Amino acid sequence: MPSAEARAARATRRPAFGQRLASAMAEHGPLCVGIDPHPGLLAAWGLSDDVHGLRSFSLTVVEALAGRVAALKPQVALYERHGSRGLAVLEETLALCAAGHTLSIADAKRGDIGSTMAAYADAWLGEGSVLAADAVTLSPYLGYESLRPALDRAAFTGRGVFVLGLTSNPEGASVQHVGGAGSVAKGITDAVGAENAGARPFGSTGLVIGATVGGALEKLGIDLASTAAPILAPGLGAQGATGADMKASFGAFWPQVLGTSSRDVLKAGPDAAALRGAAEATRDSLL
Ligand SMILES: O=C(O)c1cc(=O)[nH]c(=O)n1[C@@H]1O[C@H](COP(=O)(O)O)[C@@H](O)[C@H]1O
Repeated sequence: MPSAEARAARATRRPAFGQRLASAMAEHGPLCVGIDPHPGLLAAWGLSDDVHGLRSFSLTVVEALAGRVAALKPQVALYERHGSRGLAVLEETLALCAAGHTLSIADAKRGDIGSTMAAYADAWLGEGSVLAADAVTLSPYLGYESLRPALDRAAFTGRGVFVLGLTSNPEGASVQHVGGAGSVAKGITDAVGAENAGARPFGSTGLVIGATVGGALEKLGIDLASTAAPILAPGLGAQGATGADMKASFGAFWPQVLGTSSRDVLKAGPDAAALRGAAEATRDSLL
């Protein structure tokens, strides 16, 4: 680990991400709002589909919701499509989340061979990186251990990761359910559990389990309680899941769940009060 980073990490003395997330969920409720500046949403907000529209959209969401929800989750792809200037807006958005004392989750879904993974860890989890968020989403489908550089870097800098377990899209089952009782997804959730051993209430290695997975946890014999993982659950609203569906799917694991919704909240904008009202209504459906 570079010594300059070690000094910066010591100076920051950031508590572990799992602890910070547990506090944010206790204070604001179990909702993360995704910042997904889709071209259609930019148009609906009266904004141009360019870097100016992207910036106005992102700043409006952060200003409306910072300090009111447990976390904000910018979708990296929707910044990347605007090139390097889009990534500069993402940097500004992440900095504004930090200034607003709101946890940021960069939805980048990174995953590569270990040597390349180390560079992704530098970017998304490194101390002093302009793109570093409080946590980043990771894909373990090059093998869970390929994520090791990011897992280690998150532990070192007090940041977190969310590892894709059971995704919200219908195609996910064709990979993740393979193996029945010894499924691919169960292998991932067991590995995440080993990472969080001894952590209470959560460790800093989270899982993504879609709000739309229905009875899959039971069918695959996945015990989330034993993982001590915070669960990021996308699929609320625009992908069809409701708070009631999620409570039925997650059952006893509910205290670990951070629901996340993007389009269903964002469509209320650009008015700040309307955005807050939509976020509050969504959060209330999860209480
Ligand atoms: O990692 C994610 O956040 C994610 C995982 C998953 O399984 N499904 C999923 O929808 N997501 C992301 O969550 C967001 C969902 O957006 P909405 O469907 O508009 O609420 C998108 O940015 C997706 O990329």
